Amino acid sequence: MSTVSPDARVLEMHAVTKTYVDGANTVTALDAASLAVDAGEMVAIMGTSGSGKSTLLAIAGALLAPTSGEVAVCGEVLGQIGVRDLARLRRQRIGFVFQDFNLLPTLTALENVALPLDLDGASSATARSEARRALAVVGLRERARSFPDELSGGERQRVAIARATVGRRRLLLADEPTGALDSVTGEAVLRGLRERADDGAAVVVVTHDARHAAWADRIVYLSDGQVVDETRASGPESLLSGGAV
Ligand SMILES: Nc1ncnc2c1ncn2[C@@H]1O[C@H](COP(=O)(O)OP(=O)(O)OP(=O)(O)O)[C@@H](O)[C@H]1O
Repeated sequence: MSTVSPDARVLEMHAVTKTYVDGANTVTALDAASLAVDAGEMVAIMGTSGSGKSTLLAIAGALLAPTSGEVAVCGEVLGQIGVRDLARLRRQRIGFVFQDFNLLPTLTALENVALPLDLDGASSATARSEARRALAVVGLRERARSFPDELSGGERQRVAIARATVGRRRLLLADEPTGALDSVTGEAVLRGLRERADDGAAVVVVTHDARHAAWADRIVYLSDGQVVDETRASGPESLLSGGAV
């Protein structure tokens, strides 16, 4: 996007390097990788196994500190704020969707979605009404009282998306969010993430599946921890007509 106002830049990663020390070995998982994602934009990250995709996502979400380089979320430079502010940023600004959903089995769908707001000190009434709205957005209004083990895999995943977006998070990070879901349900999950981007969130999704990446505005390719290529996605429709991604 060329006409973006400065506060539209939700994620900025500049020359980020991450090395893991594992006994006598040092692994460079990310090697001076840079990435910028604006509000309303969906970016897919692709690359072979071990290329650094999950590491990049964890650093973007302030779950992991880089060895060097700079990361800013909503204008806040992560290396310059304390642990309490980092935790606040994670709770208020960043939503995560993981492959295993991470839903708490003893809480209903509604309680799972309300949890981040509860943790953030919202009143119970506010948390529940926002959670109800987020569940309605993903088409699960009727399943609010169901427990995770009463839901299908696709429904659980949509609860996870509702929880990641509740409270109007500005940065949505999804690591292989379709996991073992069948292809129809997987597409529905990607469509849900696309809608969140269209609502103004910045969305970053790690995927191995080119059909899923086609929902993004851009595809960023990682190889050996480096950003090696970037393309504009051509949209899921092009796949139907046989176009390349
Ligand atoms: N905690 C860790 N300790 C040591 N090495 C690690 C650690 N986490 C990741 N690595 C290594 O860093 C590199 C990048 O890992 P990462 O999980 O980010 O890749 P990925 O692209 O997400 O892989 P996959 O597609 O298999 O999930 C790999 O070589 C991996 O073995």
